[in-house]
Amino acid sequence: MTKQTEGIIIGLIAGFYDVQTKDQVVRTRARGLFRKTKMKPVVGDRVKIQIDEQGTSYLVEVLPRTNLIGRPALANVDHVLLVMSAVEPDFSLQLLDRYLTFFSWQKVAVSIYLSKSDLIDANRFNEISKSLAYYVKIGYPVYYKWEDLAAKLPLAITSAQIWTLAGQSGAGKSTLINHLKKDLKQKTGAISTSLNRGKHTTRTVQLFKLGEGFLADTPGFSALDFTPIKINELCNYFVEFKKASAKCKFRGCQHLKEPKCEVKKLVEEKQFLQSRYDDYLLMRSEIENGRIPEYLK
Ligand SMILES: Nc1nc2c(ncn2[C@@H]2O[C@H](COP(=O)(O)OP(=O)(O)OP(=O)(O)O)[C@@H](O)[C@H]2O)c(=O)[nH]1
Ligand SMILES: [Zn+2]
Repeated sequence: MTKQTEGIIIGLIAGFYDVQTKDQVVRTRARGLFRKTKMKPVVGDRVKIQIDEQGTSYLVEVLPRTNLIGRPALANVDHVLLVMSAVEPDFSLQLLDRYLTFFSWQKVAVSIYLSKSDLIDANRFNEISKSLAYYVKIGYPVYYKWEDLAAKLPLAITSAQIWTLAGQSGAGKSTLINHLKKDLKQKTGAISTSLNRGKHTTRTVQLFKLGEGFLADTPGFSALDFTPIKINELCNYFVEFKKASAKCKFRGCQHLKEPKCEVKKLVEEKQFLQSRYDDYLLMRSEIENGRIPEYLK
């Protein structure tokens, strides 16, 4: 008898797809139909699999994706752990705003981790953490220590969510992943073999179980292209602007020169960060010109 069940692709190995079902990992082959439709299954995909009488498993259907991001590609990302370095490369609010906007557009939640705070003095740290406190206020959790993150992550990853890392090249993504893996190994004793792969051996990504969901075991990505965002929708991806816009006089207010604009009012009252507003204008002009800065490519 043929059995059908559902699961999540957690890894690709030599043409096989490892699918985590409710109670086991099933190694499956994709049916020829995917070659015809060009819909190549990727890690993170929610899929239907069929197990035939001989016990051979086939991937028969890929369920609709919420998103497809990163290199290597990962589908259905729920949450990004955004690694921002305090220094080397220098901490940048503008870069932070670009990432947050991009992920908001992609319907991905974000938590922020500040790396390399051990390399800056107390004054600089106070400056950065003061800025980051604003981001906490608008809804983004911020972590300053990987130990704290390692302790809280298993509780934060709920209900089959898929988490991955992002951040500029050199920000400390690999370093963080390695810390998290070591910590997990110590706590759990056994961890899936996907954690033991050498660095840079393959360009594939694997998901490992963490909390009630999954964390991708590879550093994720650093490049973003937000130029496909529709210019009039950009303001929706600045979360606090979006909230405030209910009080703007005009529906669809772009918070530029419109009268009785709540967003501009809150910026003037310094309840919203001026730098957020400036970055909004900057990104608008970049979208308009279809350009992204060289360092984000
Ligand atoms: N002192 C200190 N050094 C760090 C920290 N995090 C990362 N580093 C160092 O920063 C450098 C870059 O870190 P990686 O983890 O390789 O950065 P990455 O984000 O994976 O970089 P890419 O692979 O280029 O995307 C390495 O030399 C790390 O040892 C930190 O918290 N403190
Ligand atoms: Zn407005």
